[in-house]
Amino acid sequence: MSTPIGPTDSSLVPRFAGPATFARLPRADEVEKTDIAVVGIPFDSGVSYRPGARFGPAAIREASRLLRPYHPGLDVSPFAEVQVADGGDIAVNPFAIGDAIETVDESVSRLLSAGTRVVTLGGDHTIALPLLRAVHRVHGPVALLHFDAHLDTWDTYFGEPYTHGTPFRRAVEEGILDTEALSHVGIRGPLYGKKDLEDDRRFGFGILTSADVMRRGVDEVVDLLRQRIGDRPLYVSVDIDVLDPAHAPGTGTPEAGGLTSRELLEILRGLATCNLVGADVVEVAPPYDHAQITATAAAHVAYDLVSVLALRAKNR
Ligand SMILES: N=C(N)NCCCC(=O)O
Ligand SMILES: [Zn+2]
Ligand SMILES: [Zn+2]
Repeated sequence: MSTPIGPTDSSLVPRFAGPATFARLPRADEVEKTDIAVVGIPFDSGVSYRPGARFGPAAIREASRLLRPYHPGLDVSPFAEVQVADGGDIAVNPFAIGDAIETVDESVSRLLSAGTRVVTLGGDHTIALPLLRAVHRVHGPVALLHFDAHLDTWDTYFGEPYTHGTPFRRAVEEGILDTEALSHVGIRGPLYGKKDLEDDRRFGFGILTSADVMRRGVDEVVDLLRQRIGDRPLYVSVDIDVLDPAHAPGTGTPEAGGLTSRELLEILRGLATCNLVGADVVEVAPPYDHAQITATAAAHVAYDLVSVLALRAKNR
């Protein structure tokens, strides 16, 4: 394998100069073969409350300028192990959700079939459905680890089946998930009714609430999740609203009482030995952000997910 092209060296070119690719990495069209692509999906036509996540990918890239190439927590230099590149944005139709879903599925399927692993930057949570469809096509039914304040297993909104509150119900109905290994982490806040939880349990989900994370602690949570996941192919979906609004104000449907960014990052690092095959970070809505708090958290989450993928590739 040829030596990967790494990020622009911030000791030579100031990190605030030049275009904002993710972590100042090369663009995918500047490298021979991309092992891990970070891809933006600027789509927010599926939201039920505050719009703005279409600006998420650009804000996360901008906040990612400060990332550095060595991850001490995981002892890995992800960009040196494999070729990581910025795959740009998928040009999704903002006026037709069905069309956007198809475009995401096709674009990501093309990358996956070329042997590229994909971490996507959203965009609202609607996009998790086509991402899971694409991953399923390559890996079969996958374990799902879903970080969110919300279940996102609701049925329809205004009669519409494809929204940011419904991707995981659709995914279960389509049989693309391994129903033995479905977990939500960080759930909290009011629901429409008790039936929301009953439906969710019937689909096979286990829940570790935000309060569970606080009471049981990160290590126990990681143990429980790892037992449930085993060595199944794993997809991780991170809705940034899993974080407390203090840690992620820039999101469309904020709920009080969430995780700290420290807890979230530590749980992700605990997955280092899992067979991660894909991941997304969604629901970053920069119009409500302050001082890049949310975008910075999302950039670190994406960096950790890329690092876990790179670590896996290194040890293979
Ligand atoms: N943020 C996501 N993905 N879903 C929130 C849906 C909450 C609601 O409309 O009741
Ligand atoms: Zn949410
Ligand atoms: Zn969500």
